[in-house]
Amino acid sequence: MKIVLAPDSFKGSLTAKEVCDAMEEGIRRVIPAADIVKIPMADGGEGTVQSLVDTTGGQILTEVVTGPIGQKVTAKYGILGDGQTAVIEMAEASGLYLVPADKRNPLLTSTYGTGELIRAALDRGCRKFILGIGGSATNDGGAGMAQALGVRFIDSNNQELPFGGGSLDKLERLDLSAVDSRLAECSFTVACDVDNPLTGPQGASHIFGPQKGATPEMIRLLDANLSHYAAVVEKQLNRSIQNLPGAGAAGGLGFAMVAFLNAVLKRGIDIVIEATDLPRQVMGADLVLSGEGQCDGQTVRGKTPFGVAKTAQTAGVPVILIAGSIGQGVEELYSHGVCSVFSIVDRPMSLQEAMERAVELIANTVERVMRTRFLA
Ligand SMILES: O=C(O)[C@H](O)CO
Repeated sequence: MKIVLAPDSFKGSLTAKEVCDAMEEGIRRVIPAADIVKIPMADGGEGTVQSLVDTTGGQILTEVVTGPIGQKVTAKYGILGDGQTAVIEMAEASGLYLVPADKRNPLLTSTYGTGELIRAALDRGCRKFILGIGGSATNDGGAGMAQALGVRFIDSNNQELPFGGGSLDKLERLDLSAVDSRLAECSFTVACDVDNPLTGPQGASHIFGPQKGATPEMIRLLDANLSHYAAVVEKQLNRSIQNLPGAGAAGGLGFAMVAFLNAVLKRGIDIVIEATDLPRQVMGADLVLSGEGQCDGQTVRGKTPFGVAKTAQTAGVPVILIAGSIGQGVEELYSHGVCSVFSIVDRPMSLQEAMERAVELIANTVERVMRTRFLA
């Protein structure tokens, strides 16, 4: 019997690889000789670097870069097993979690560190990039990232702009003469966590500014500044991309990735499915097990188990989900290739206990699943 294990991580508790290992244990208790294929998954957000590195036999590296408020941070990134594809989560360098609540100010925060991570991977020979973007502390339209790669943002006095979305109204022109020439050899695929445009009522500043510390006044300013920046880009680079779905992800980093790096913006889960070769891996399988910390109505909005289930459905393979907990709307999954969803919690217990005992609880649940007549 061939069984493919393709779960997401259980956030705050286990990596996707650890979930795979726990699932394997549960299966082997019932079918010791099962042919098990383990594919740790992610949806482009937190855990993407780890799962792609684990799946491809790559390596995790660290780099000291400039954090969102100018502090030094040690950020992780990955190089996949092919030795030439870098996988970067922007939040490692420019994430909201790096800024204490009382220091959050999206007028000043910068994505410069994300650009430094790209540069570090270029130095190691990478020419293909997968970037997971979202969870940012920034609203600078990705200007900092572009600055780290050599784009100069010039004001009317011929001076370079300081960091942060609060200064973009001063942008007079872009100077591309010092852009890192290695970028011409590169391709960039970007996993966006949202499909918002750069500006307007659904744009980066209005929707995600408040969580980064923006007041209503700052939101108006930031939105106007991003519009001005987009107009300069349009005039100089002849690209009208501010309404592109995903341009507003990570405070407009999606916009800059397209404008300066010719990136393709995609749904995170689709990128991971492609990078892990999931469609080929599920062919001929008897069962796919996936899962995540919480399965609910949100899962069908492009989260990992949904993408896995759609892929398996195309190949005609049944899918069972193993979840930390099950929330409202989970039944929506049943029309997308999911046969059933099992919670790992086997008696009333605290979240902390469920997280601490996750390995044992997942193994026990998978064992029970394997003992059902469905598989007999
Ligand atoms: O970083 C952000 O702004 C949000 O996660 C949306 O991308």
